[in-house]
Amino acid sequence: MSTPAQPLPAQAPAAATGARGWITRGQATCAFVLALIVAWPLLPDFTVVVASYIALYSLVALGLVLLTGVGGMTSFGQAAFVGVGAYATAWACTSPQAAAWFSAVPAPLLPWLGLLLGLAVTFLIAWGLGAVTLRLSGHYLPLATIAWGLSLYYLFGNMQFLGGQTGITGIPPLRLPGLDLTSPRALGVVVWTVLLVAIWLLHNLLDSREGRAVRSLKTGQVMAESMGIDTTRQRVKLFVLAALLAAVSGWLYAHMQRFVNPTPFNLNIGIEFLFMAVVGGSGHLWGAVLGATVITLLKEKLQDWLPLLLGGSGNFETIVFGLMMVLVLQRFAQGMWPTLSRITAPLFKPTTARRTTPAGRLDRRQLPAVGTRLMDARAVTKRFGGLVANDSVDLHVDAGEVHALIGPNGAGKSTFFNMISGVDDPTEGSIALLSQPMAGKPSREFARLGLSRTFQHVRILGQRSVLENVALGAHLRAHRGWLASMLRLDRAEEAALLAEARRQIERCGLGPFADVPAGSLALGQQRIVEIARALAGQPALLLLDEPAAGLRHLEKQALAQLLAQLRSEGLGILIVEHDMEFVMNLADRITVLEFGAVIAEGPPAEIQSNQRVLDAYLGGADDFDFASDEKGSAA
Ligand SMILES: Nc1ncnc2c1ncn2[C@@H]1O[C@H](COP(=O)(O)OP(=O)(O)OP(=O)(O)O)[C@@H](O)[C@H]1O
Repeated sequence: MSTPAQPLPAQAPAAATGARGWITRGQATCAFVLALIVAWPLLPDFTVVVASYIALYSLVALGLVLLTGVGGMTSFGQAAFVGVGAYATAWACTSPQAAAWFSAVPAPLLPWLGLLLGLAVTFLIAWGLGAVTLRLSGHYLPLATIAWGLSLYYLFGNMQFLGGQTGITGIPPLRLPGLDLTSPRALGVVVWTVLLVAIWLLHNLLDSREGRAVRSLKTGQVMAESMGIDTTRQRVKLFVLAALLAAVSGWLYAHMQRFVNPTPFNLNIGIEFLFMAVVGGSGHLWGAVLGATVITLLKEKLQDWLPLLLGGSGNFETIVFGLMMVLVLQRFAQGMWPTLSRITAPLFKPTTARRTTPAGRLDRRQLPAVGTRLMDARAVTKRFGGLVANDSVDLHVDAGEVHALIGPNGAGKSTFFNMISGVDDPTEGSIALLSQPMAGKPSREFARLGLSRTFQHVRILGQRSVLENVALGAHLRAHRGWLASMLRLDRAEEAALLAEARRQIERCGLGPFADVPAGSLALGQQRIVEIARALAGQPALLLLDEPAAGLRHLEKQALAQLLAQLRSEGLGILIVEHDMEFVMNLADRITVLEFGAVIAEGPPAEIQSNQRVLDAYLGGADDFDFASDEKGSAA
């Protein structure tokens, strides 16, 4: 590898250097689990039941944390999936028809068969619903979740083989070999164990390549697809996972209650689950447990206290509960978990990277030889209604050159970038990447062939570290999926991804910032994060949209040095930039756009003396100084 570029002049942030606290967050989690184990046999019966319900609700809220807080999708319909899990096991354990079908299955195994049935039915319903509704965006998606939540709820009540509105009684208790799980105390242990295992699995998922892909969904489709992520597939998988968690909760619920009817699976309860996730802190797994605890206890206490306080019966608790939710959300806009984390932060030692697994290997592409035609756009036209944003543009980029695309505001540069990176399709014309026709293909296919890009308006995960953001750029160079991530079988690959990300961060001069939230950096530095992220994909062709905007003079020099170095390594670079001094000193060739059409193409010296270009930039003045970006006569 070649020498790193001059580091950007910067101070290491305080958060990255401080070291204090007593215990790590991992130790705190272990202490909580230990306390639960010790206290469980001593807790009063009623507390055990309430704690078990909290765990059941937490399981559903966990799915919503993933779906809403992490993936950016809102669902009001999760209670229906709880119902599917509950009804599946109720039917499998009690129906004469099921008894006939599954006569070979011993009675103690029927609940486990019910679990498999519930998971299978949930999987099918969620996959089908997800594939249809998750393409919707804005308020249409929540509305769709309300629609199918209601449909499933009414389906439960109208199916006579599910007992109609009366429901199904006589559900047997769960049994494990040698263990009687009839009592709430015994079953509660199972419920909490399932919850803690689920948290561990999801924590692992989020701390992985696939977790970063899931988090990227929240920023919208464009950035994630440009990193090579199939966003539709990820959204559907996330939706199915959240539904499966709800179904497991329903299964446990049915064997705890020993009867089911449609009421607990209605839309109100779906809204309550969403409250739990949001009130707890919708981006945090433990926020689900906190939210479920707060809301369950609040409802419980309101039911006890309000009749005493108000001296009568009525649904006062629902009214007061609603008002309290408004206050809580107003006070804790991000949920309660982030606030709790902030208050208790001094107790905890900062999390340090402790990757002991030897790094595995990432895919490496064979870079094309210098001079190879990387991208060839011919007669590319893009119309937005009557507006022609790109008018029959021809442009190519070869390996080992820096090609600049310049033009006044609104000339069509970003539109062209979107055409040649698969974000948008040209109305007419052809685009080839490494000789492959690309028209109509999604951005992830462009990324797969070796194109990486940055954005005019920075698109990063502001709350995640610079390291995680940059590692996202190497998504396509690794392969471990969801299951391997959950079971932590991806550690060697993950170590390699993070090592590669750190290497690119150092190379771009952002080393001291690797572990701080990317959103805390200045805008110019965030642009450099995007460049490091693009480089992590080991591209053959790099598209940079205004990379020098917001940088100071020394930072621009460091960036120019880095780009020159990349060119010498054989990368092809296409750059849109308004800083003419930067462009003229760096580019090998320049294409100039005006009103969507190419008005000049050639080396910088030729462009600087091109009268049409001068006219475009200055409206006729002929003494524009490209080296200093100034109009001589006007200065
Ligand atoms: N999605 C869209 N729908 C309608 N018009 C659009 C759309 N995107 C861009 N345009 C229009 O196309 C023209 C070119 O816009 P574009 O953003 O590509 O220019 P630009 O050269 O990148 O400008 P700037 O340097 O200011 O970023 C502008 O008139 C813009 O308003």
